[in-house]
Amino acid sequence: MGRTLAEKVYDAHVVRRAEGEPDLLYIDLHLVHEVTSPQAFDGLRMAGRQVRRPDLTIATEDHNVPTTDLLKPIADPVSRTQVETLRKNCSDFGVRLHPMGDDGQGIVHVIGPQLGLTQPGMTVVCGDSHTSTHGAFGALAFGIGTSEVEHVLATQTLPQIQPKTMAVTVDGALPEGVTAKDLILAIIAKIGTGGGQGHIIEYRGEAIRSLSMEGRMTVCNMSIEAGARAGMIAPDETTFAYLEGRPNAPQGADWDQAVEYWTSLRTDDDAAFDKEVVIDAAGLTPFVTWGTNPGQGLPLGESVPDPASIDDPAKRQNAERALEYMGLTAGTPLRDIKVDTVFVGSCTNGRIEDLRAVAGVLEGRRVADGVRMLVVPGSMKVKKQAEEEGLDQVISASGAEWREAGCSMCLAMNPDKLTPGERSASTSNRNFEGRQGPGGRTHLVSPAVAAATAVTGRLAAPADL
Ligand SMILES: CC(C)[C@H](C(=O)O)[C@@H](O)C(=O)O
Ligand code: SF4
Repeated sequence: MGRTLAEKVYDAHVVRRAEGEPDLLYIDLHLVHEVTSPQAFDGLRMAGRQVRRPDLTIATEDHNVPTTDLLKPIADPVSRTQVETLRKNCSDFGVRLHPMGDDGQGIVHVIGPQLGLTQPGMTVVCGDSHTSTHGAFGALAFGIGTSEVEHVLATQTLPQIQPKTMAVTVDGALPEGVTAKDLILAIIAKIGTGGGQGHIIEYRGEAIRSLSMEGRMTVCNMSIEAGARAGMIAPDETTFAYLEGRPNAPQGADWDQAVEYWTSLRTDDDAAFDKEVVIDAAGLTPFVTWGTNPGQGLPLGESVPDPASIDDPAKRQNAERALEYMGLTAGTPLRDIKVDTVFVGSCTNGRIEDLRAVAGVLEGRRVADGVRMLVVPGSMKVKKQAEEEGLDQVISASGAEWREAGCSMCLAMNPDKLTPGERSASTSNRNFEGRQGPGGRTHLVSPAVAAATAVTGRLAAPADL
């Protein structure tokens, strides 16, 4: 019987398999950031071990870095210690690091692809749940815990129990104005935040094939929000065109050979998935969340749901609690929801295409009075490219703030935070209680919706302007 894409990549990395034991997988790329690595390096130190493959390990500073005044020391002592510890660890163990202010610095899931380090058919891990982003290249990429980070640092391998496979097929073409972010929010609303649990999702179908690499990364990024172990998309011409010429991509004869292998990385026609979901792209519209998990979303044209209409008692209770936290009343049209802040950025939507979409909407327009808008590039390279294209000018002229690269307001681990009760439209991936700051209220949106919302001050799509 044929194999799925996920099975092909998985099988190619098993270095030891024994009855009743987890498989031992070889890891091709290990990404490291300041939050989940300190104990792992301490563990190595205590055991007197080295990093086995520093050449396959790369670190960046992203979660704790401020996005203004990079030349000043980090004011928050916890953040400063995290960043300083990463610097010491990388220097002690010979790991490449892109520190704050460096040209190559940025969010861990933005810099890997950008450097051409993330390639089809690889296994990629990081102590970070959104490692699923890299699956957009046909890599098997997933988040690991700190003790696993230590294992990979020491051995370049990882014990794994093989996940099941799931196909999410999106048939047809995405309608005008519907983006990758709308698509993934709609998928999660359909299958639920546990819908992918224990599975590697493969996204397939015409709508997926037509996405750019940036769009594919947005989709795979949020696989974890559907509970999946990873998300993958089979590599194709779009993938190869993105990778060709990047600093770490193969070159010359190696490139041709790589492309030949990468082309074989697709699910065989006679392969079977453990679970399958089919979605019709034609029915999709811009999508926003109203609640406190990424599955609590609806088309922008709808209204805040009434928990009383939900049959499942657990879901009803969740919805009641979410509305209370979010300060929303059932029946309110989503388009009537006023926001205080708009955040564009994160590993979900902090890439160049996202910034182009935002600038496209903001051009010749102003951010509404009383609304603050932060636009935070996912990496210093994205920032530079955006500036070369003049996007920063358009963004600043609209009244939005143009920042340095980092995780920023995606999570409250740096100075960019919501205050209690403050409401945001955010292009990030999590709307949990307090995610963007204690008491902060988050609506997950696409970059285009974020920009339109900034202009009107209420949840809106560009077509509303
Ligand atoms: C800090 C890190 C461990 C965390 C993650 O694993 O995802 C963060 O990146 C997040 O998005 O919540
Ligand atoms: S941008 Fe957000 S989701 Fe991505 S790694 Fe940083 S904190 Fe996690």
